[in-house]
Amino acid sequence: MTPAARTQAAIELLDAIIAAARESGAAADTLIARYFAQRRYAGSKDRRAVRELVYAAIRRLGERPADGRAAMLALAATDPALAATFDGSPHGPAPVADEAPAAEGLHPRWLEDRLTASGLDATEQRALIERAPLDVRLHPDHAALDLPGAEPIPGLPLARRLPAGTDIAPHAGQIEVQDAGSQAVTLAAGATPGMTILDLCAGAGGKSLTLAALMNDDGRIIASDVDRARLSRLAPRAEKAGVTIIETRLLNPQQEVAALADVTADVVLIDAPCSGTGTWRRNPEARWRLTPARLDRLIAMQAHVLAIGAGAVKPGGALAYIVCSLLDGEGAAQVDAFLAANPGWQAEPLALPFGRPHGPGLRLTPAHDGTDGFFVARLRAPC
Ligand SMILES: C[S@@+](CC[C@H](N)C(=O)[O-])C[C@H]1O[C@@H](n2cnc3c(N)ncnc32)[C@H](O)[C@@H]1O
Repeated sequence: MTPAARTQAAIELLDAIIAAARESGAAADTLIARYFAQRRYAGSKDRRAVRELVYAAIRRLGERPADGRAAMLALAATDPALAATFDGSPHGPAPVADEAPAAEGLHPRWLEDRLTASGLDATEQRALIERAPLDVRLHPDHAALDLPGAEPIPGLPLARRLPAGTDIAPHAGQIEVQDAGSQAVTLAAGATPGMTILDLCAGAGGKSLTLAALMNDDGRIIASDVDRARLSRLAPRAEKAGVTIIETRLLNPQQEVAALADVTADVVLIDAPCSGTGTWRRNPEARWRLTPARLDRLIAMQAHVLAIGAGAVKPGGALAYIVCSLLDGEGAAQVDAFLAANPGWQAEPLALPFGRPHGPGLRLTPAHDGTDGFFVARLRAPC
């Protein structure tokens, strides 16, 4: 592909990403994979170059731009070589006319206000969209695995940070891709062998598998979720990892309490559905998708799962509440509201390898901890 054709490809992809952000469509990575699956003539260098252009544009623009051309013009405004590719050549974009590039910015304005109100300054906000490292967790049986270029992560003996672009496919069954922050917040469950743990919002089981490793595959983990497709990915992952103590339970929305009536857990872990502001560095276009109404719905869902989870904790047991968001409405304020409405429950101090105290829990941020952003709290039930 010529440089101009790469620019045109980035424009077309950004058009699709912008439409998907507006209409709750597929993620940028999925759209990029689909685009190139239909254009086999594009070589690996072309694909890499186009992908880099697309993500550079997404990171540069806080507000969702009008279209892909305006987005690429914003990048071209500071890159003369890129500007020169708007040359009207057969596969390239039309020459620049009297048109405005999209406005630069970190995040949508309303979200900047909420992030600021949640105590995140400009440095913290910028780090939310910088590139993320590739972190993995070694399965305990492969703790001695020698991964080229891997760096240890202090406080997490089984965690490694790998050079960007490392091909992990050859290590299926030996490692799991999991951000160091995600590994660290799971420690808030205080999982030990023999426990019964309910992982209420288990998804595809990233945290269930971490819990099983912390429990030496001894005890019982009930991994539940309302999403059949996600939950169905857990059993094969557990089998590959040699984990035997996880049982999955698909929940019907609004009937979760009845489905979990037989569960009395030492610990309930709630990795709640959230806006994902702490993981934007992996999918920065997500900040173009969020709306105030969607955020309100997520906050209501979090209160709902907190109430369900609290009902499954044994007297004197614990509840670990986690969100990969840095908005206080989903984290500290959500837990404060739970504590106010549930006398007898108490937040416990937490000591994790990462994070700083924040309200009733701990906060991990990309700028301070080099991990994805999380809020985590550990709550003790009355006896
Ligand atoms: C942050 S994700 C969980 C990620 C997962 N724990 C992991 O480590 O990979 C949140 C999950 O909550 C689930 N969820 C949403 N509402 C729920 C409900 N009422 N009961 C149980 N799970 C729910 C979603 O389907 C989603 O899989």
